Amino acid sequence: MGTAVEVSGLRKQYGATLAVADVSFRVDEGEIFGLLGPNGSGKTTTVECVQGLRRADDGRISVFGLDPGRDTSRVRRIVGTQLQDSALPDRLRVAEALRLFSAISPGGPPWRQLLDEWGLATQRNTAFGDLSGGQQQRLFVALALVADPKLVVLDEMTTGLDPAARRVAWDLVDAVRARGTTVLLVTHFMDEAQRLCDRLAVVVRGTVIARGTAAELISSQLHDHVVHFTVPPSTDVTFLSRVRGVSGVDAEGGAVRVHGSGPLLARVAHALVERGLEPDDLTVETPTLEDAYLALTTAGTGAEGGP
Ligand SMILES: Nc1ncnc2c1ncn2[C@@H]1O[C@H](COP(=O)(O)OP(=O)(O)OP(=O)(O)O)[C@@H](O)[C@H]1O
Repeated sequence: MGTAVEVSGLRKQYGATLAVADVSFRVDEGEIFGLLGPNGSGKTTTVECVQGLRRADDGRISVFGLDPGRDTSRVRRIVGTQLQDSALPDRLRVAEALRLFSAISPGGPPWRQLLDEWGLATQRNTAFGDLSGGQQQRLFVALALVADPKLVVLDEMTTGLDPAARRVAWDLVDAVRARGTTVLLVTHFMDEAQRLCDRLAVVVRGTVIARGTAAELISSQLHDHVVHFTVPPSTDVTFLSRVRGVSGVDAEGGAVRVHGSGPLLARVAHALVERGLEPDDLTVETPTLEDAYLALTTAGTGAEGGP
């Protein structure tokens, strides 16, 4: 598997604002790679540099072996870019936009197919300015795919989409990847990142502070799982604190929460059954990417109080 994108030591300043301080990551060919991070952390600037839309102040970027700063037009031909708001004339109709874009960059899937896939067939004659926000968003993604790019960059692709449209968009991103296209995704939605991305980088204040699969990010931050269940009030559950892996037991009334690591559910279940306790609501809460993200991005910011 080759490398699609390699960014190393990227730095970009706007006047006095240091938007990207030091960003490095590698995207393998055929993977969906996500950039996560708080508002203003430099994600959009980073992907704009990757697409050759902005010139980096320092660092190296390679997109399928090309330098977006020097080989800009070649990079633009192999990268599908999702347009931003108000990028199209209000009076341009949906079908016209797709037809126009595919005439400019031939070689991709038939534009009528994209119209159907992205759920825009009934809006084909609607002017861009009359589309809802979610429909505009879908059109932008469809337009990013007309030239059958080797890499597609999706920046907050599902912002403004309703829950059903988001799921359709996720399936389509899977389908795009299944065709062999590499996807670089900027998102604020943790469920989206967890569902779609093979690997992720978390960017805070222009610097990558963590990277890996969602599972790796979660286990690097949060080792504790919580098992909870209810038992008749005043049942003695203190024996659970001696179970291997358990770090704490809270019991309030009959509601019990057992904190710990390792195969906690199995061990707690075993210990309970041995004591003749068989709660029928035994469940385990496993940490999510959102928990890990919050742990990562809020670490060390308390004293400064900044975002
Ligand atoms: N064209 C510009 N001129 C001046 N400053 C800019 C420009 N674009 C971005 N910035 C600043 O650079 C910093 C990084 O912005 P950027 O849009 O890259 O972050 P982001 O992580 O994509 O944010 P968000 O999640 O809010 O979209 C911010 O402080 C922003 O105000």
